[in-house]
Amino acid sequence: MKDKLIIIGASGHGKVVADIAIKMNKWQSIAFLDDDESIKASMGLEVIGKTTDVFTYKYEADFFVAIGNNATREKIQEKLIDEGLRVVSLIHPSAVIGTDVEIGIGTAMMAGVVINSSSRIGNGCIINTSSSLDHDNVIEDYVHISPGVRVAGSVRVGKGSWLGIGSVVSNNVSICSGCKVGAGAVVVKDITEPGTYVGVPVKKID
Ligand SMILES: CC(=O)SCCNC(=O)CCNC(=O)[C@H](O)C(C)(C)COP(=O)(O)OP(=O)(O)OC[C@H]1O[C@@H](n2cnc3c(N)ncnc32)[C@H](O)[C@@H]1OP(=O)(O)O
Repeated sequence: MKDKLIIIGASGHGKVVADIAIKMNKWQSIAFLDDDESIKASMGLEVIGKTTDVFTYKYEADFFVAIGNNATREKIQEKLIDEGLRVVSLIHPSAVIGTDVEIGIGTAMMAGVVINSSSRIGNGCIINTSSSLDHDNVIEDYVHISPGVRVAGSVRVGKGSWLGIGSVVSNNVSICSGCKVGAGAVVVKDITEPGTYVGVPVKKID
């Protein structure tokens, strides 16, 4: 653990992530990197450079990639890990995490999240505000579970997929990699083909 945390991305998602880091009370200083030069500070935390400056801080900081797009987050986080930078997970103190839950590196868990027993959460995931994941789930790397999502037990969500706000997934369902599930959608059967799915129950639209 280093004294300094650098968050890549000072957008709305970056702000929520920084708020978690402040509440975790583990770092003496927190700063952002962002490629938008017009942003000088966010929530009172300084923007100290661009994304490409990250390697300057390799030995003095922990890092977190706060980029909402799953593919972009994966690309940047994997580069940081390959280069030996220390990427951390940020877990809001109000998150309720069950016994035998594994959480990968670079994952954000927002306020009010509940993860039940024996679930596996991969690297670089976003488990967003007030979502709940029940027992024995497998959430692969770089998945985004949006606010208010309800995932029942023994569900698998494939790498890089995105469950939209307020969507619901029934127990024992598997959603493959490369899927977008729309806001308010309900998934009751396996999704085996990448694409965009909306409605109750979901239908593929793209
Ligand atoms: C903290 C945060 O903010 S986290 C972010 C949370 N945000 C979300 O969860 C957003 C989720 N996104 C959605 O639901 C999007 O609508 C998507 C990804 C499903 C589809 O987006 P797009 O590919 O741009 O589709 P588009 O908007 O063109 O809609 C295509 C059609 O599907 C319909 N549609 C889109 N989303 C939905 C939905 N969630 N439920 C039902 N129908 C939908 C549209 O009405 C449209 O129908 P039409 O052709 O009859 O007019």
